[in-house]
Amino acid sequence: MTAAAHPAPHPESDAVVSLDGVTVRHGEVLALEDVSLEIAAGSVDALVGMNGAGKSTLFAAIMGRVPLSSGTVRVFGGPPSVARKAGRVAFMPQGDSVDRAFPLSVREVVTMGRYGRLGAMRRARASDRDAVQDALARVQLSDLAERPIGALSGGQRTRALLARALAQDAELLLLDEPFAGVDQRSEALIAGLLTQLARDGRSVVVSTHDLTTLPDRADRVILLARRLITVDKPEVALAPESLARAFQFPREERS
Ligand SMILES: Nc1ncnc2c1ncn2[C@@H]1O[C@H](COP(=O)(O)OP(=O)(O)OP(=O)(O)O)[C@@H](O)[C@H]1O
Repeated sequence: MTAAAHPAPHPESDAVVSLDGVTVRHGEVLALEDVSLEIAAGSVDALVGMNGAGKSTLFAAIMGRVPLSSGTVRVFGGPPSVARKAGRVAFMPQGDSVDRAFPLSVREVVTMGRYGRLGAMRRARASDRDAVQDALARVQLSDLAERPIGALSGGQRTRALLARALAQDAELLLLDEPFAGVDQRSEALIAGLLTQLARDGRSVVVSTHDLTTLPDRADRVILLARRLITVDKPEVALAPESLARAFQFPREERS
């Protein structure tokens, strides 16, 4: 994507997210161990690791949704939950997390991206409706805006969830497997949008266990296997020896 403009590692002054020695346990399972990492403005980072490597847990830590066993997480220089509640962090779940029977239209789902800004009782203003319209156009779903989200294809559903994140106008976007189960058109569109977001100065972190879509086009690859294996430019991080370490880690380890 914009690799030349964002060499790794990022200087501390740029950090949108800083993790320092973060360890997270889910009961007996050690999900993250002593992870220290910084994420800069204006970059696309691919968060790569096998199933169970801790990618979702890392996102949860950045959103302040999981207690830390040790370490600290700062987002925009403060506690993660403060940044999330202020709408500065958008999380995009996997497209298949949407229940087919979910009764909302695509437009209503995208409008949910504005809720943090609307407040509980405020009605959508023209600026909110414009932001929703713009987000729908950017993911090329304007024509399907009134359709129930459950009636969309996998790629279209993912694009609708991305539109919700775009409508939120967050500075930090965390995307969970946005390329899983999407068609080629959606894949190209999503990859192009991520590049544009980074050029606008936003930070984008994309989790994937698939090496064929994003990682070699990202600014950096964060290789995770419960511990941080490496964070570097794709050509370095995706070298066979780092990949072997990331994809062969013992899965049975417990705290
Ligand atoms: N709520 C939970 N309770 C118990 N164990 C959990 C919980 N959430 C995650 N884990 C465990 O923590 C580890 C890390 O899980 P996590 O979901 O963060 O990995 P992941 O890289 O996102 O995996 P995937 O690619 O399958 O989504 C795994 O061993 C998982 O089984």
